[in-house]
Amino acid sequence: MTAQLMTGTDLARETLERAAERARHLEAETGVRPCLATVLVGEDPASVTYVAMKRNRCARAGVESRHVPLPAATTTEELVAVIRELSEDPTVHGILLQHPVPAHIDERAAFEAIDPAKDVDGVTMASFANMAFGHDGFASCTPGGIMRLLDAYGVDPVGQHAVVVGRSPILGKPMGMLLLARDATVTYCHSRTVDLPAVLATADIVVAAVGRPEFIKGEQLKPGAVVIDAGYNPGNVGDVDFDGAMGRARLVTPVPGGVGPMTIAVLIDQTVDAAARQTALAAASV
Ligand SMILES: Nc1nc(=O)c2c([nH]1)NC[C@@H]1CN(c3ccc(C(=O)N[C@@H](CCC(=O)O)C(=O)O)cc3)C=[N+]21
Repeated sequence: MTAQLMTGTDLARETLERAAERARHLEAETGVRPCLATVLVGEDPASVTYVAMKRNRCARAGVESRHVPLPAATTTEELVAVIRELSEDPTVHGILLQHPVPAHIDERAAFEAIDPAKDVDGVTMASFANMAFGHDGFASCTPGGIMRLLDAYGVDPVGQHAVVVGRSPILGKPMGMLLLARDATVTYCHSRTVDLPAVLATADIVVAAVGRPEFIKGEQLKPGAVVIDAGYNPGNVGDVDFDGAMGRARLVTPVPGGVGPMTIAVLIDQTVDAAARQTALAAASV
């Protein structure tokens, strides 16, 4: 048996085209062009590449991007000050602080300096709480993109055993909450999980978000499972052994061409949403 590929490239392109159309409409109606501020601390080559990809997709969607590169030696206080300033700048509608920041910086403090109205990357505690309670707010981009992929491929999480491997604040943890909101039975697995293979053996949906190349093997999967590989390891290698998964699962996301493009599409989609909301609010207050 060979699984079907669950690709994100086409869905991401469609999402970006719709976002571009909405951005054009907003600009025609109000003269406001959506603007995403991208903040990058240091020059980690992978992060430089990701931010360049995000800005490139912004340009394609008619979204302005304002890049703020900061030296690796930036302090928490300096970074928080920069992000506060962007939060208060009415010409900036969305803010992305590229993760990870250098270890001496309190990343949580920096994320929390993002105005929740501009948190198009879905990284603040306010966004997490809104998402977890089913209120309006921005989803963390990778989990948000994964939900859109599941919907596009007709995977209904209701009653399914969804296993999230990883519990990071902007990926694994919000992923489980989004699946829970759609009535999946959710299990989180992590480095202290005693018997991961036993849990995986009963997983209808697996989301791999651990950051270890080919950590999950095909023979560990339940036959017919839906496998989402959210790993982005050096060299474009996922967290799942792709060939093994293809021989055992029903649907598998490739790396590259799966979750990654959806992450960026959601970021830009949410930037256009943020600009539209902020512009409507500004119009209402004059
Ligand atoms: N605040 C923050 N928000 C993020 O969303 C965030 C982040 N920090 N830090 C790093 C991770 C990683 N990430 C990716 C986005 C797109 C691809 C992507 O599109 N990858 C392409 C391949 C890329 C290539 O060809 O090099 C693909 O999978 O097809 C991958 C990884 C967002 N992240």
